[in-house]
Amino acid sequence: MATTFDLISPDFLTITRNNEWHLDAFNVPNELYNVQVWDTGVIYFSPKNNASEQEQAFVFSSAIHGNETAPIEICTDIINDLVSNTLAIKHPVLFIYGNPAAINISERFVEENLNRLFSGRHTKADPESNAALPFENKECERAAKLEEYVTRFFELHPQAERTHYDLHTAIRDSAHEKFAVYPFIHGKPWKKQQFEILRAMGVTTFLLMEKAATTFSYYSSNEHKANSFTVELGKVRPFGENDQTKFASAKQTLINLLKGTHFDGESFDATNYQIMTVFREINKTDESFELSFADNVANFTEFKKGQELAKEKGEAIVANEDGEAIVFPNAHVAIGQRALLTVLPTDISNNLV
Ligand SMILES: O=C(O)CCC(=O)N[C@@H](CCC(=O)O)C(=O)O
Ligand SMILES: [Zn+2]
Repeated sequence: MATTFDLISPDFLTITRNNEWHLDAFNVPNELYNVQVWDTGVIYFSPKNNASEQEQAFVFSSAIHGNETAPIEICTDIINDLVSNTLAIKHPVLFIYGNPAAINISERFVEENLNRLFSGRHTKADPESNAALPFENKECERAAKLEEYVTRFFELHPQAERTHYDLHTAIRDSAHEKFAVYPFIHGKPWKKQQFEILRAMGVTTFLLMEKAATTFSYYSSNEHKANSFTVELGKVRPFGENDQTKFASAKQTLINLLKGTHFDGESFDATNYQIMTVFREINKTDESFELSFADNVANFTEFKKGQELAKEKGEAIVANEDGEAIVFPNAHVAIGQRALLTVLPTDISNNLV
């Protein structure tokens, strides 16, 4: 019988990179886990003979943007430890490397930003017949497949609490090195336990979204009622240039979750956090859109009321409030997409559970 290492050789990341858009599914023999490769970049581990598998189910995704390498390295280390049985876990986990072809060209995406294609945005309907049109590009097809895999995973563990951390790194420096996007949860309470888990990862800055989005984390939150976050763990750097010490607590916390560590939401203390709400989403509507500040201006830099943030069609877009802070500025997005968020501190004490 083939051993695990025969089938996943030299490692799952390499197999993924060698099969950019598709890999036939196969099972991997393993002593401790049911291990199944569902597609390129998609690998499932479920502990054998373990009742705890129904308590929690985790999705850890990376490489939704191909050049964000630190999360890929974190997930690769954990996958390798699971494959070699040097790590014992209690809960099932689905790992996803989102965009292998974009990893190979060290770019955010190939044709279209994968993280704008979820919640059905991957598929367009014929305006006359309403029938689904063929996918416009491979990223659209991949987004549809990733939705299917996440659905399949959660359906395999119907009793489990669902959690999805979509791991990223940001294009710019950040005044708060690590931060997380809490997707819009439609007025439901924010979870203290999740804040505490993310704090253990080194994340104490949160951006609460105010509306539905086409991101992966909003998809799993809204569609599957998962505890979902886009987690920004640092700055984009090429493979080999990530300072592993900066990611150690994030990696260890992900491992601890899989091992069954319980995080106590009751230790939540708002003074440990910087919690922001989106004040404005500024979309690019014209090719003339340009930012009015330099590339080295960090995320969460505050602007004064009236200070220019961007320019489009010769018109200045200015801060409306003192303290409006910029996040994810990017003039190079497609027309119609978010080019900049501004955020303000908020108090969430009346809607926490
Ligand atoms: O640094 C940047 O400008 C982008 C980093 C990144 O990829 N962020 C995600 C956030 C997704 C969300 O809003 O939940 C993205 O833009 O897709
Ligand atoms: Zn990203």
